[in-house]
Amino acid sequence: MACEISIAEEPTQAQSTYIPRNALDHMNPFFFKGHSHASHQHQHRHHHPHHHSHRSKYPDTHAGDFLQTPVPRRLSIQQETNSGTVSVAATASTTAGTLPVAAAASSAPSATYNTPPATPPLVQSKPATLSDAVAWCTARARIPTPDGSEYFLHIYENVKDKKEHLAFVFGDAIRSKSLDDVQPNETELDRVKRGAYVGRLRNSVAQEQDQLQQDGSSVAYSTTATSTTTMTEATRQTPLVRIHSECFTGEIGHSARCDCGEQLDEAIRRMKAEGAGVVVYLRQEGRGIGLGEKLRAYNLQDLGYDTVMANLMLNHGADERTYEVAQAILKDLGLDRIRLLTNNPDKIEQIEKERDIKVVERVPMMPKSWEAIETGMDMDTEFVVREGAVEDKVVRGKELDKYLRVKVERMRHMIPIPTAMGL
Ligand SMILES: Nc1nc2c(ncn2[C@@H]2O[C@H](COP(=O)(O)OP(=O)(O)OP(=O)(O)O)[C@@H](O)[C@H]2O)c(=O)[nH]1
Repeated sequence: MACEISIAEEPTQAQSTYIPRNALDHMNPFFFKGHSHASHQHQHRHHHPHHHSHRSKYPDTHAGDFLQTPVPRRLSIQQETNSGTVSVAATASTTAGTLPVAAAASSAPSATYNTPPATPPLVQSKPATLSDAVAWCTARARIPTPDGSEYFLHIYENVKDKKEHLAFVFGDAIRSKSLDDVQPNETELDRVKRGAYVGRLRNSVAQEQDQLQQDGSSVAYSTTATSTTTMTEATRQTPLVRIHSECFTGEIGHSARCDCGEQLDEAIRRMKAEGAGVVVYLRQEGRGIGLGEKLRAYNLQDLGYDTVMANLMLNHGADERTYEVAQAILKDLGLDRIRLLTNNPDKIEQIEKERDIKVVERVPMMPKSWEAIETGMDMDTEFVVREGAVEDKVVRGKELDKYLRVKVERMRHMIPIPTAMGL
């Protein structure tokens, strides 16, 4: 259902004026809390609307534009009506300071937007400081998980493709160089928005936002340098890494044709247990052939062809993946000696190729159903969800067995076939 959002705000003639990203923060009272000099400048501009300090910094704009345009900076949904219209109370950062808009609305008509006003993306192209980078991190945020642990999800852009590759980073010690790099003209709030802070953002924002609505006071952000890392020195020097390729069917679609979902789940469980590690999540669906082609390959597999043959019949290579972006992400995260969770020798060769990255240890990923067969475990009655696992995903079945066998027999994967299954 299309959702109309109406925002009550102070009307102004300069509504459509382009506002440079930094200018928003520059005029945002939240940002100035605790910054006495800037705060003073801000006050000063209120009383001198034609002050020219902005003119030199933003030559395409006029001081008055900044001063007259109220920009809702904090939106909180107050109520949802049956018609699907959501009314939003916005705090407008205006020349008059921070106004809870509910108050302003009594004397002003509502403006209606199809979508809420958005802050422009922070990074649209490679930052100039990263001229020779293959991949660079554009944003990072903390992701809490149901068992109380958390990781930082990093989004990467790169020069090779237009995909957003990801890194799940566990532990505080592993940091992205490109994210931490200072970008030209950025404010402290810009850095917080893209995740380039140390520690944790203050967790009481919701509570303070309630306060904001009640009395109109402004809210500041802060970081605290907490560390929940329990990493050993050995783990710090050679963290656990999983280079994982996207598999919509196995990770989201509950498919029992492959163990991709189980592997991702297991990698995350182990990194939580170690207090450190990185899953580099590459958007190379279907070993690089894409989801549509993978579905075509599945139809050929249903006719009896194996995964390799099905790819070849569709005029693809058996495996079309590349690992330059993964190498660049590892380098960006400062990881040149790693323990790699994989059974795939090709992945190790590709990761070590040309770049100065060393896989000091291969950590095997045993399919759980094969491990159970090998140890004689009855998965229905004896399998217990392990400590630190959210669900301990398990995939099993004849189709998975065939998929794994082809990996061993045709793709050199290092997985011992259970003796009970025969060679
Ligand atoms: N073309 C094709 N791709 C598949 C099939 N089954 C799974 N995949 C893809 O295979 C890839 C699995 O990659 P990874 O999880 O990195 O694992 P791997 O390279 O097999 O090796 P490991 O590191 O040992 O797990 C994902 O991109 C899946 O979408 C299939 O039947 N055909």
